[in-house]
Amino acid sequence: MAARNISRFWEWGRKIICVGRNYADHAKELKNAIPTEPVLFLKPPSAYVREGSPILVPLYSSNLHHEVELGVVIGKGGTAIPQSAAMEHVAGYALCLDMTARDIQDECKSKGLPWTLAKAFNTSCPVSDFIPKDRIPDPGNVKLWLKVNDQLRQTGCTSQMIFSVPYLISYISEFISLEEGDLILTGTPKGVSAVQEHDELQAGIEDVVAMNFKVERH
Ligand SMILES: O=C([O-])CC(=O)C(=O)O
Ligand SMILES: [Mg+2]
Repeated sequence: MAARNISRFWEWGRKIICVGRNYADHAKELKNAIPTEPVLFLKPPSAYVREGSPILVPLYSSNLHHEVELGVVIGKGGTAIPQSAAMEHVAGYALCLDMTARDIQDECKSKGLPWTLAKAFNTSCPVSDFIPKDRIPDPGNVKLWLKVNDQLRQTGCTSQMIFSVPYLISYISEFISLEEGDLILTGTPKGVSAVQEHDELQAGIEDVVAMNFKVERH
């Protein structure tokens, strides 16, 4: 068997841990309270989709939203990782979209039910190429952008995050052990909006990476 290569982490079948409401301006736009502790949810590895394949609108949703986010790829596993050692566990990064069936999420929120079908469906986690750690010297100062059909919809900087990357690694690993190949999605800045069939999404990290995805229906 060929040696596994972290630069193809999405093929490893490892978990995707997502942080929600990590930017105050996005929490406000959806009328959510600013969290005092990270809000966590999961996506399965079957959520991954790569450039060249489309993002599919789930059959049950008529309000699919984009959320552009910095993804952190774990290179060394651990439990209860102290913040001071957290960056030693990072192999690199990826630009990610946390595709969200907002209508389903709203329904789940109002019924007090989990967000699984709103967040974890097939193609709900588009990812860029792997970004080696040294390409992003400071994960606390990364500029993200997203366009729909050439119109700028989201811009933000990870300096606006409520909880930093080292804090998130430490916090998550207290309760959920991190493994090599896991991905942490660190939350989205404001500007989330609906996408339709045939839309073209482009997203990037300034000076580092860009990616394109087409939206299709089943
Ligand atoms: O659905 C939401 O608003 C929570 C979330 O994923 C985020 O803030 O990135
Ligand atoms: Mg999100």
